[in-house]
Amino acid sequence: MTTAALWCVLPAAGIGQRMAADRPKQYLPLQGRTLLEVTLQRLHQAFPASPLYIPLHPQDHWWPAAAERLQQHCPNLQLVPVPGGQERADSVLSALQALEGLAAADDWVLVHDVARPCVTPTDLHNLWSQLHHHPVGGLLAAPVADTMKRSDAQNQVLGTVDRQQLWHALTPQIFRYGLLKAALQQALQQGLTITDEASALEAAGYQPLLVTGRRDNIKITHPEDLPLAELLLQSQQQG
Ligand SMILES: Nc1ccn([C@@H]2O[C@H](COP(=O)(O)OP(=O)(O)OP(=O)(O)O)[C@@H](O)[C@H]2O)c(=O)n1
Ligand SMILES: C[C@](O)(CO)[C@H](O)COP(=O)(O)O
Repeated sequence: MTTAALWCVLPAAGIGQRMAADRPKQYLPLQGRTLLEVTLQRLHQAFPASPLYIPLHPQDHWWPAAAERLQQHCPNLQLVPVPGGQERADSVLSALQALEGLAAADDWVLVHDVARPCVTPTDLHNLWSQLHHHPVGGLLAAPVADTMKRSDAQNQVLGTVDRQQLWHALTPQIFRYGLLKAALQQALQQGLTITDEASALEAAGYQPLLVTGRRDNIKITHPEDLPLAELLLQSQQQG
């Protein structure tokens, strides 16, 4: 019996508009390196044999220096930069297209936002061990902990939403290569808004599996998230 290979895709082509920094957020300093370097090294340590495909913005001039530092720290790291797209889903599809002829339909593709540097080795291994025999795939997710409200456009409460079985979708998300590529292509052709891989699979009629992940796997989105990530990483290293 052959084992399906695992390929990693780390979308890094965003401009970090909500971060409002002097450069894309993935190149801001974190733990004495860049956010991108922290995230990529975590993925490589968990899955050392898997090549990392990195969709990049066409005007990204920070990448070469970051890639060089990474190769110095991790000589066996296989980094494959690919052109990013207009939206996150376009960037992911670009990496999947670059895998054509290399990945088999049953192979696994793990997609992780480069903007989530706090993902832990335990969560990465848990996701893989729970899904690697699954026919479709799934994602890390955290059950909603707060009371949930739905509002109108004027922020007036319309009602309280039942939070039972309501989850925050996190990354990584891991799916069979053939299914993910077909689902993303179809969803984008249909003009659907696709903010994660699971939504594309859902639109194609599949039911991805939710694997409970840590709540500190935050996405760096707003300025206050970066010092928080610094603290979370410190506390993970101490614990
Ligand atoms: N066209 C895009 C847009 C986003 N991303 C990546 O998708 C992840 C999640 O996106 P988000 O947090 O929205 O990042 P940005 O698009 O950079 O942020 P903003 O929306 O504030 O501009 C990030 O790792 C980002 O680099 C991407 O590869 N290609
Ligand atoms: C994929 C994702 O990180 C799941 O939470 C998220 O949807 C991407 O961020 P965006 O702000 O929706 O682009």
